[in-house]
Formats: sequence, structure tokens, C-alpha cells
Amino acid sequence: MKPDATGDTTTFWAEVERLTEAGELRRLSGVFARFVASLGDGACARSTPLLLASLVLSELEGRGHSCLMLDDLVGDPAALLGWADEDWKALAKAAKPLPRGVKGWMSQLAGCEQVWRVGDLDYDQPLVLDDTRLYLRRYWRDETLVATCVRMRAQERRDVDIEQAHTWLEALFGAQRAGESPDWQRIACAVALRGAFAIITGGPGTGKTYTVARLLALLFATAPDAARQRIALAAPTGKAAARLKQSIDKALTDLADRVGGALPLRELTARMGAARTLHSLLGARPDTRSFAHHRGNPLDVDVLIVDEASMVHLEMMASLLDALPAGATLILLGDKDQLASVEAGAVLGDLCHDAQAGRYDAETLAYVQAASGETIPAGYEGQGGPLAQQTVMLRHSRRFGGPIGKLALAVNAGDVDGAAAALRAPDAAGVLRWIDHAHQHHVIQLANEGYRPYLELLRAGSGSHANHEEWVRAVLQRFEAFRVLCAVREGEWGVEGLNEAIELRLAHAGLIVRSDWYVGRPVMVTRNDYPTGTFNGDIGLALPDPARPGSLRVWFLEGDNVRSVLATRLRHVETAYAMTVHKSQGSEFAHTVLALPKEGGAVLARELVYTGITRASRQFTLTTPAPAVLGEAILRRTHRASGLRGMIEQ
Ligand SMILES: Nc1ncnc2c1ncn2[C@@H]1O[C@H](COP(=O)(O)OP(=O)(O)OP(=O)(O)O)[C@@H](O)[C@H]1O
Repeated sequence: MKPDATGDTTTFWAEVERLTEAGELRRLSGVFARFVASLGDGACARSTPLLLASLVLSELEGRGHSCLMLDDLVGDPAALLGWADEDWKALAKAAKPLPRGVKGWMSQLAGCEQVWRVGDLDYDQPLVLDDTRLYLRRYWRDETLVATCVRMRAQERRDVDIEQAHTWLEALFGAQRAGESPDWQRIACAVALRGAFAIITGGPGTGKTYTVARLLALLFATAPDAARQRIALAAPTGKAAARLKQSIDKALTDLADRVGGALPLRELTARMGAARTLHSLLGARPDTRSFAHHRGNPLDVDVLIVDEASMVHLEMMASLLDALPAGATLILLGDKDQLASVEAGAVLGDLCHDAQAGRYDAETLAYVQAASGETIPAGYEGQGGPLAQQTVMLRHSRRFGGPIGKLALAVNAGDVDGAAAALRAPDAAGVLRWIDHAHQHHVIQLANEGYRPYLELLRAGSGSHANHEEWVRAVLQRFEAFRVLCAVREGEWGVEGLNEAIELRLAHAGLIVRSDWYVGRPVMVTRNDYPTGTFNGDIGLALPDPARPGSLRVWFLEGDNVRSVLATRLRHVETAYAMTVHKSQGSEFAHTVLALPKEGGAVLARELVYTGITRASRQFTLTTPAPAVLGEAILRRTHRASGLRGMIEQ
């Protein structure tokens, strides 16, 4: 069907302008739709269905979706955009005539020269129609690449000497079975051993790092060319990478004591090298989206472990898989229930669709039984695809059994009453606190108490420690013990409002002296900057430069190491007493305060609350302007449209 050539688009653009002014649309979405129109001839340029679909697609991209599902557009478009019904009706009226039903939309869009329908002649159109999903070409390409690589790698099988695997698993985990039955950690190791790809998912403290350290030892013990295996560790942020390396080193050292001389594990630890950010591993090129490593110049690795995989966005996952050499093994670790990446895609969530249910087939059941001695219970049997067979969920938390764990579980299960009861449980006093009718001053007071220890150590000066670096490390560690997390950026409950108010209060208490750069200012890097080696999300403290009295350096804590950059060299930073939950992923604070706003729209969702809670290791405080805010957030799920799962199962 050819687009309607008679359409007058004036009313449509006027309505787009009104919605943009009202804050319902980002300006970029209108600009993008105009750009798409400009690429067509007369009829295609005036096809209001195409304009409307481009507008909505761009808007959704800004909210993390990788495509527009035409079913959603036809079903409940106002809900899709989080708009009032009247706003959608006004826009749809201005865009008339619109096609009816999904089939009508498909044929209308396929008739536009700006759209490539998969299977038709491809001449690099900017939009792609794949079945009932409309994509920006870049996202379609990334999703296709991720789906193809994951499917292929998940199907690949290595030869496993079952007896040898069984013996080593007993040696690494101990003949005694822990309380958990079955032992999903052993199962994860067995499953990863037989393939080129595996996902180990689980909540905080379920032993993902503990397990992967044993997996590395198992690979080391069973690979014929173990001494030549190149192992790389990576994570989306510098901090998460340092934490991964630290935990794996510790686990391997403990393990070395257990297995004694049977395996040269210290040699393995020494050979692994530092964990790196994904950007640095792939060889990011400043000011471009491309990397030094890609299929033409693959990474030099045999085994790659990527932690905090929930933070990896679609484009990064595509780049990573593209750069992975054939024959290498990729292990993804992460918590599937955490917030998805800031950028488009919810890759780990999509890949872990079957993790909870298992859906292991007969071949997997038999293999796991033989290699690990573990029997997968009947409830986890099924006919899952290749990816389900290579995915294992760890279900027993060793660190989060107490009140924080109970609260996280209730939130994750969507149990509003359970979450409220957990927060108010008498035995949770001192660990959990809920200020349910909070005002901003409550959060400011908590920050004043929470940040005081590091500011006091700062005031005591470096003379209180053996040397300047020791002191810097101690100050950073105290700063890392407390954090205020927000759901939104703007307003009194947002990062901006709270940072300003906390800074004022600390200055008033005489703990800091405010200026552009001041001693003790916590900052977050907001853009990757290669010359200084600082990455989006890195958090540091401005402290005196021992070599240059009067000047400040920003110090970053990475594991037990500290590194610093001259403060004036950091151009893209913001104050970080309060930060978004998104940016807090991969970090843990002894006391975490989660400040929820009255109205946060779609952002205020279950995944956000769960991620905020699980950042707390010892104490968690929730503040809500009204009690109902918590329940509303727990009941709202984050949904990101993507075709990844469908493509993998094809
Ligand atoms: N099978 C086990 N036996 C004994 N201790 C264990 C076992 N599994 C995990 N642990 C311990 O539980 C703690 C949490 O494990 P680990 O750090 O591996 O969890 P994680 O899932 O990686 O956590 P996070 O998501 O916070 O990174 C560690 O102290 C670890 O040594």
C-alpha cells in the first residue's frame, strides 16, 4: 500500500510542538521525525503514520526501548508513552488517517521508502521493520548480532571428561553438600564447563563471584592447554571491575589453601591481570562509538568473565560479542532483577527470561547429574531453548538472609504488604528504617550524620595516618560507607535538589567550605574521558595534592587501590552526595538511604526499589513523602520493548 500523498502535516506538527512544550515529548523526537520525513519523496514525506511511528520510536529510544512494537502502538499507546489518553487522542487525530490494526500499520510502513522491511531489497533505509517491530537501524543491527552470537555460542558444546569434572567439582566445593539443595553453584560450574557461553545470575550475596572463581579453577584443572589459557575479567565500570578482581583473587587464594598442591592456583591468579572496564578491554576510541577490537581484530582471550552484566547496554553487548574470538568462552554474571542499563536495551533481563523457571531439557538434566552429582528438581525441567540450558540462577543468598534480604525478596515478588511489614518488623530495628511521611530535612539530617565520619577524618588531616595515601584510602572508605540514592534527577527529591541542600547543610555545620572545588567534595564523572582515564559513573573525592600544596586532586578508590587525577583536569563532573539508583549499580554501601519522590512516573518502579535496597550491606533507610509511594513503585514494572528473545528462539 502506498502512503497517503494528500496528507496535510501542519496540524500534526502543531500538535507535536504542543506536546513538546508540555514536556511530554523530547525535542529530539520531533526533530528525528522531521529528518525521516525529509528523506522521502512527496508521498512518503507526508505520510503521517510514518511520522507518528518515527516520533514514538524516537521517544521510546530515549526511554531505553530498543524498538517499537506495533502491537503496543495499536493496543494502548497512551500507556506505552505514559501519557493521558487525551494527549494521545489529540496527536492521533492530528495524524489522521491512521491505519487500522497491526497488519494495516505494517503494510503502511513497509510502503515508505525510509523503511526497510526485513527480507525486501535493502538500500540502507534508516528504519527497519522486522515482523511487527519497528527499529532504528542501529538497534536492529545490534539486536540481530547479539541474538545470533548468543544462539550460536549457547549451542556450542565442548568435550567434557565427566569423571574428571566430577572429581574436581568435589575437590573445589568439598564433598559435603551445603544446606542448599540442589547446589546451584556446582550446577552453574558444570553447565559453564560444557559450553562457549553461560549466564550465572542471582541476587546479591548468592555467590556469583565465589562460583566463578571455582569455575576458573575447574577450567584450569581440566583444559588440556591450561598453562596457555588467556583469562580476562571485565565489568561496565572501573569500580565494579576492581571489586570483581578483588573478590576473585580472594576466592582463589582461599581455594588454593583447600586444594593445596593439586592445582597451581596462585599461578592462575597471577596470570589473570587486572580486571578492566569493557570500554578499556575493547579499546574505546575517544569521541567515536567504535572500538579497536571487533571481528576483524578480535580480543586476545580464551575465557572472558563479565560482571554486573545487567548494566551492559545493547550496543556494548553487541560490540563485546563482535570482538569475541571464535572458540572463546564468555561467562556473564549479574542480577537479572536489577535496573536495566541507562542506555537502550535490557539485555541481561531478556537473556535471563527462563532463569527462574529453569526449563532444562533431558540432556542437561543427565549431564548435570553425571558431571556434578546434583539432581535438578522436577519443577525446573522443561523444553527451554539453547540459552535456557546455559543459564543458571543462584537462589540462596549468604549475605542477605537478614531483614534487608527479606525486604528485597518481598519487593521483588511484588508483595507490597510484605515489604511494608518487613520495614516495620520489630526485629529489623537498627537495620531497616522507613520514614514514611518524610520531608527533605529528614534526608538532609541523615546525610549530615552519614557523611560526618569521612569529613571528620578529613579535618584530622593526613598526619593521623602512616602516609598520605593511607589517609586518602581511609577517607575514601569512610565516604563509601554511606550514600543517598534518588530515583530522579530534578526537584527536591532529585539528585540536584538534594545535593544542593546537603552541601548547604554540611557547610553550615562547618564540615566543608563551599566553592567550585573544595576539600572533601565528592564528585561523579559524567562522561568517559580517555586522557584522564576516568569513566562515566566513577566517583571520587577532592583531596589535597601532597606534591602541590594548595591544589586538589580527585582520588578514586578501586578495590584497595587509590588513584588520582588533578581536579582541574576533570571537566565533566557533578557533586555526588546524592546519586541516582541507576548510577549506584555495582556499588554497595554499609548504610544506604533511598529517597523516593512523590511523583516519579515510570521511573518509580519495582526494579529501582529493589536495586536501591540491595545496595545496602548493613543498614537501609527508606524515605517516602507519603506511604503509598512505596506500594505504587513496587507494583509498577519496568518494561522495555525488544525483539531479542524472539530472535534468539527463532
Ligand atoms: N558455597 C559457599 N560456601 C561458603 N561461602 C560462600 C558460598 N558461596 C558464597 N559464599 C560467601 O558468600 C559471600 C557472598 O558471595 P559472593 O561475593 O560470591 O556473592 P555475589 O553473588 O558475587 O555477590 P554480589 O552480587 O554482591 O557481588 C562471600 O563471602 C562468599 O565467600
